[in-house]
Amino acid sequence: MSTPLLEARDLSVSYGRLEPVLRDVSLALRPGEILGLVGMNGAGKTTLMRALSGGLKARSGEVLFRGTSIQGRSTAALARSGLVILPEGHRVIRPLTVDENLELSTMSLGRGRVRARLKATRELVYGLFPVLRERRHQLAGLLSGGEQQMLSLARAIVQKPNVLLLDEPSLGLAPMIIDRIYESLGSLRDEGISMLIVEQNSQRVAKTCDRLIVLREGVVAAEGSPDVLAGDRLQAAYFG
Ligand SMILES: Nc1ncnc2c1ncn2[C@@H]1O[C@H](COP(=O)(O)OP(=O)(O)OP(=O)(O)O)[C@@H](O)[C@H]1O
Repeated sequence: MSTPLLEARDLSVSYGRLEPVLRDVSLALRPGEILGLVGMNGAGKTTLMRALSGGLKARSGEVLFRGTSIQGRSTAALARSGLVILPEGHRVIRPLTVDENLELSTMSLGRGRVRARLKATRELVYGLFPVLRERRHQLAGLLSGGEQQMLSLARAIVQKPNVLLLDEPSLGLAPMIIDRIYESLGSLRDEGISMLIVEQNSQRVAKTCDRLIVLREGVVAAEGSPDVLAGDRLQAAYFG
């Protein structure tokens, strides 16, 4: 079996002196894989995403990216090494155009590489989301909710991640747009991007992911292929 790109080992995380929100969570994301992370409100999904991307410190245990501990590395530094998180909500810069939003996302990678990288990846994202190409000179703030979500995702893609962490990409979107977003996530896997997707909508992520992890009250309650972990088993793990 190949070495995981991203791994949590017995990870526990707490906010201040409070009881841990995550307890001894272990998971591994392998190259070319889409991992779905589901669970009820407050199960600890967002906390796990933040801990995996350098936004929260582990109380115990560790997170490894490409076999090396991420301890002490910032979210921005990890993004430059290929671990990119797309937090919940539309992350666009409303007063800038679609093109300018994409350009700005690549800036963090360093000036010299910006132009070459943008050219290569802009075609990829405009291929995935033709509507963004049509609206490339429009202000992001004037796009619909679905288009803003596509642009958020596009801004993450132009950073050329190896691993993409997505927090609730379907939140608040119409079913047709959700299908479009998930179709594009399948194409990104074909481009070699591995993904961890947090979803409330477990049915939707189960259709696309290779493996599902159910988090309940801060611990891994179940893990398996979506086919095996379907129906009653999924419900039981979800609700306890
Ligand atoms: N900044 C914080 N300070 C203290 N407690 C927090 C903080 N953020 C989250 N929590 C608590 O941690 C627990 C897990 O929250 P988290 O947001 O990780 O869950 P979630 O599974 O992502 O939920 P949702 O689906 O509602 O986003 C909750 O009990 C929440 O109240």
